[in-house]
Amino acid sequence: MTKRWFITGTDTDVGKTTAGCALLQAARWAGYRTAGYKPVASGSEMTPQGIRNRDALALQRSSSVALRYEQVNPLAFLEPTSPHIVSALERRPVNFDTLSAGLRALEERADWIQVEGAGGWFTPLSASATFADWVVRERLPVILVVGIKPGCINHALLTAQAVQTSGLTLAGWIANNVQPPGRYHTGYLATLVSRLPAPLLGEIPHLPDAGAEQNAGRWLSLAALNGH
Ligand SMILES: Nc1ncnc2c1ncn2[C@@H]1O[C@H](COP(=O)(O)OP(=O)(O)OP(=O)(O)O)[C@@H](O)[C@H]1O
Ligand SMILES: C[C@H](N)[C@H](N)CCCCCC(=O)O
Ligand SMILES: [Mg+2]
Repeated sequence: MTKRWFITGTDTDVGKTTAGCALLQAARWAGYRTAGYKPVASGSEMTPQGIRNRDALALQRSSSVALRYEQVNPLAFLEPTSPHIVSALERRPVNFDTLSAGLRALEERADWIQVEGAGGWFTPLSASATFADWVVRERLPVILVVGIKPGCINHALLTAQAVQTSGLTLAGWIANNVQPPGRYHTGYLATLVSRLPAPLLGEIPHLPDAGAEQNAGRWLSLAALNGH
């Protein structure tokens, strides 16, 4: 039975890709055939091979099964803005069936699939739909990456409530130290642990060179995800 997860975050730039790659690593160490999926990416570069997004390339590298770029990222936009804006500008609509077809293809190859969203939970994909609508359609359990910094408690609790209101499971959360731990770090962690309605899968320290491969999987435990 394939395990599938949707990785959301308290905001854009909070470490969904960094923490997601770490989780893929932990899952690989646990013996899973892993695949990362970034169905919609905004903020990409044109290369001789075609349009490429950094998150998708990182997820491709972190997947244990060999995947073509287009299998990891079927829809890429150049502009680093909300997908619904650039999609309308380029007249390239985000089609839910395409996103689901990409996921079905990965399910044939992997038994652990992590889907990374774009930005936070309610990022729009069109004039009327959000990324969350597609996650509901796919019934994916959600893992929340909390970028530990002032404001993250509110963003984490709002996201957890929105996930639960949508009828989905918040399966776990990851504390990611996007900033060097501040004076009130312990209080922040304790507050999140006591108020978030899901288990903490681990805490990723502030990494001096987060771009490099860091073996950050060692900071995470999959044990709390077992029942899902
Ligand atoms: N634990 C960490 N320590 C230091 N830097 C980090 C850490 N986690 C993430 N970063 C840095 O923060 C930035 C944002 O991280 P990342 O790209 O993983 O965020 P994201 O939530 O996936 O962003 P997006 O919304 O664009 O997908 C990157 O430059 C990354 O290297
Ligand atoms: C460009 C950025 N890094 C992400 N790819 C997309 C962020 C979408 C944010 C939508 C919003 O404003 O909430
Ligand atoms: Mg990312």
